Amino acid sequence: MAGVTRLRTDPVDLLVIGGGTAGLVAAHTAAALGARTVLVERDRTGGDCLWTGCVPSKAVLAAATAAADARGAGALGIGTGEVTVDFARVRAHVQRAIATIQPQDSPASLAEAGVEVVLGAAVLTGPDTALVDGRPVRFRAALLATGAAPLVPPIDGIDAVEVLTSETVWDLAELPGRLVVLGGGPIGCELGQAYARLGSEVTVVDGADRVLGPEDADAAALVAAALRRDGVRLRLGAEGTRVEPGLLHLDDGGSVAFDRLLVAVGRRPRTDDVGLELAGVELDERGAVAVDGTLRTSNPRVWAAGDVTGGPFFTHRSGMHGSIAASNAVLGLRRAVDPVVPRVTYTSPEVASVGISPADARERGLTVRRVEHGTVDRAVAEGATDGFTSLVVDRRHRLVGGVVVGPRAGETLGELTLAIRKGLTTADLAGTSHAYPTYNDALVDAALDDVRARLAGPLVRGALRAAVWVRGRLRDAQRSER
Ligand SMILES: Cc1cc2nc3c(=O)[nH]c(=O)nc-3n(C[C@H](O)[C@H](O)[C@H](O)COP(=O)(O)OP(=O)(O)OC[C@H]3O[C@@H](n4cnc5c(N)ncnc54)[C@H](O)[C@@H]3O)c2cc1C
Ligand SMILES: NC(=O)c1ccc[n+]([C@@H]2O[C@H](COP(=O)([O-])OP(=O)(O)OC[C@H]3O[C@@H](n4cnc5c(N)ncnc54)[C@H](O)[C@@H]3O)[C@@H](O)[C@H]2O)c1
Repeated sequence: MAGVTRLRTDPVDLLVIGGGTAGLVAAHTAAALGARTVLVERDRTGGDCLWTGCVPSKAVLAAATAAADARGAGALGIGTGEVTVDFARVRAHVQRAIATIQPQDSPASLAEAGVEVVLGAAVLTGPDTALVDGRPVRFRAALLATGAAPLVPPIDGIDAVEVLTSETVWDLAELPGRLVVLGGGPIGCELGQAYARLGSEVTVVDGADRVLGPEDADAAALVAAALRRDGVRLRLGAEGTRVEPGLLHLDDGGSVAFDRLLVAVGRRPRTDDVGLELAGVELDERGAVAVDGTLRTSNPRVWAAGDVTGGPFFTHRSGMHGSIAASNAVLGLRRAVDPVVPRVTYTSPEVASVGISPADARERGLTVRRVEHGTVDRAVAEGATDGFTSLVVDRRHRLVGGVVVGPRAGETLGELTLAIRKGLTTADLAGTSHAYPTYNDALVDAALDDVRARLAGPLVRGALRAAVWVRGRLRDAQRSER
């Protein structure tokens, strides 16, 4: 295969194990810094994001959104006739998206950047040695970037049924008639909504009493309402207890019939078969590779990045990890991981969050400024007012968190994340000209609420009144002198 290398025997500066986002970014970073870098991938470079995660899920969501928009176009005065779904062409669209992005993550692209690529498995055999595709290699530093795999819960009878996971759902040749999704997290909500919009009869089952557990409760409620409007049945507060062909039994005594069962109850870091014990690399209490703030493991020569270090499981986090770990490993730096990690669930409406949540803010005595999208002109113009923007503001009026729910909420999140990272205040945000009309007007309006509330405080109000009084008297005096 183009770009795949033959190994030399002298020690490598950085041995990268795993060619997903974390490993790819790390390898590119190390090679750009002039380090002799070897990346080992046992399956396909590109990892979960490209093949079974972000890319196919966002591509299938795009097709599903097109179907939903066509069905809803009547509300805007547009007639479309009957909306039909050609699942084979939806799949072709998904495959095209993967194929278009794949070259960026390919062995050839890595080789062009100066990375030596080995297709095969890597296993650590000691503190500074590994077997790479069966051949011994010595390393000055190594990076574990082996990712995570879908969890399949030990439910009675589950092994006797061919369940789908986020790794296999993309192989479906036909749209399932009745699809039951176990788990109402980001995967369950995104794929549940997508398949319902494409025409499956979808039931999402979750043991918690709401979907999107850790997200803002009001945001989760809006997503639940949207899922129900799309025809998704939600069985909340119910865990699966037993599976038999075509039937999932629940602990509330009920059961749900299915043609296909998709399991989406979380992910487990891939730490087996990598020789962690021989290398002296320890796990944490969650079973993830334990790292310090600079992503170094208990073996000072070994770093870890991305999903293998435990959640939150996001591509952008894996990428940042890869860059930080690689530069620390090859340059001897002590760059620390940024704790501000934005996240977006790409349902309709999207849920975008960063920093301190409104619920935590109230507990900590911080201020929450919230604007409903019913007052945002762009949302009104588009008939998409089911949403809100909340900002969390500290006592010095700096932005420390936020939640945006609405169409393309993820696009608004970039500005908010930068503002939080740079310690900007609500006055900075409100004083920045924003193009009208955009959903970001809600950010500005929420920031303006905060600025106005500050101006209305007794101290600032008194100072402002005094300034106006002094300025008025000065003007009067200047006039009488003329
Ligand atoms: C359905 C779905 C949708 C998602 N959507 C989003 C999204 O919209 N946005 C977002 O930010 N995140 C999303 N994610 C999460 C995202 O895909 C992951 O967080 C990210 O891809 C993890 O990257 P990684 O490099 O840490 O691990 P991985 O991509 O899992 O890469 C690990 C690689 O290591 C290889 N490997 C493992 N063991 C060995 C070994 N011993 N030797 C050699 N190679 C080995 C594996 O084959 C794999 O290629 C989604 C996930 C799923 C499942
Ligand atoms: N847009 C994105 O960024 C995106 C999209 C998809 C996935 N991801 C990442 O992938 C990871 C995995 O996603 P996920 O949705 O599989 O996991 P998750 O851990 O986020 O959610 C799992 C859900 O399953 C429920 N659950 C667990 N065991 C259950 C059982 N036995 N019966 C019923 N319900 C049960 C939990 O209450 C929870 O709501 C996420 O942590 C997320 O970070 C990100």
